[in-house]
Amino acid sequence: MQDTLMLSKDFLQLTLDNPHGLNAPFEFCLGQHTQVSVWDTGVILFEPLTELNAETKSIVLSSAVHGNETAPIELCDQLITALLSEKLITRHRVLFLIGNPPAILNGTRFVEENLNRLFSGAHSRGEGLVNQERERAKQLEQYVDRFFNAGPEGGSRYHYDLHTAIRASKHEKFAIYPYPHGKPYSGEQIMFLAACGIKTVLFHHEPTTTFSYFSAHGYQAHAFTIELGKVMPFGQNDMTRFIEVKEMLTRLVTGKALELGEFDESQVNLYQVNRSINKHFDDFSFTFSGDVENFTAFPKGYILAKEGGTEIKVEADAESIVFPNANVPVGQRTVLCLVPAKDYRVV
Ligand SMILES: O=C(O)CCC(=O)N[C@@H](CCC(=O)O)C(=O)O
Ligand SMILES: [Zn+2]
Repeated sequence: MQDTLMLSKDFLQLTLDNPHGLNAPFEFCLGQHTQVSVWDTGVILFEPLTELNAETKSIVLSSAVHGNETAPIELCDQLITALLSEKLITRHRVLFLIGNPPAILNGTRFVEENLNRLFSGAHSRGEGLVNQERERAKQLEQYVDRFFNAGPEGGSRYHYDLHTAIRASKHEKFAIYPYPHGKPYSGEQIMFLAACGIKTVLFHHEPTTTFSYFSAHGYQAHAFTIELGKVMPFGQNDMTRFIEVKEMLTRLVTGKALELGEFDESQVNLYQVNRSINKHFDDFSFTFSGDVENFTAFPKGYILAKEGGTEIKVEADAESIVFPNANVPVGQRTVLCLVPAKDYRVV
């Protein structure tokens, strides 16, 4: 496998050829500058061979936590191939995770269960490790743990979990900032996202079982779920929409200057989650159609959804909706309702 990868430089293909795992982990060096370690299918680490110090960043770039969200897979594939081909040389520790290879092959969001609801131990709660997504969530947690814990003392940690949204959005690219438990938001990170062309950020209002919350809360990483446009099949993504994302990730990994300005709220749209509407009954349905875009605002009193004979209405003066999805199991989130962010703290 090592020979195949060194020759082909195609880690995505190796992953898709072995969706359920590799026979054994392996590692090799690129020139005198980079150590490459393949820990599992879809799990590849690049580390500079120079001595690590507090300036060395530990960066996780994950894609395909949802198998049909292909633009991030293509973007990470390009970065991995450039690193393997030595067209890019990393200055920092970078762990790429291709989250759910069987779901990529299936062309679906997940095979049995939504992987992005299974982190922070959720994989082992209730019925336990009963399917491959639960197993994978547990393994991914272990890889992130191993990666961050092996980083240099004092080195900063990052996790950008790359997704695409199911429906179109008024703000094409946006990020979800996991609940910070009272800590201030990072102005530098918000400006980094803006430089990536991601000019809309949602502040989550509560802990979740997503991958980005796991890294943010458990490892004090600067971690985000990032939505890069709308779900498209492989080959149909307009990758020119993500040139700035690729440029900024390349700069980050290779240690080039990021050239970020001071935090400036006029350059970004900041929302806070007002509430998450969960599903309580099988008959949950939205009143608006499937082509209503993310961030559409509805006025106070508007009936957003119905379930179990009750109406769910807009509570604030206006609420903007994001990720509406009635087709989730009872107990899970059907939609996030947003209001403009206010009284937030940024450092
Ligand atoms: O478009 C949608 O409905 C879902 C897109 C998506 O996968 N979003 C993530 C957001 C995770 C978070 O809240 O941080 C998800 O639902 O898992
Ligand atoms: Zn997703």
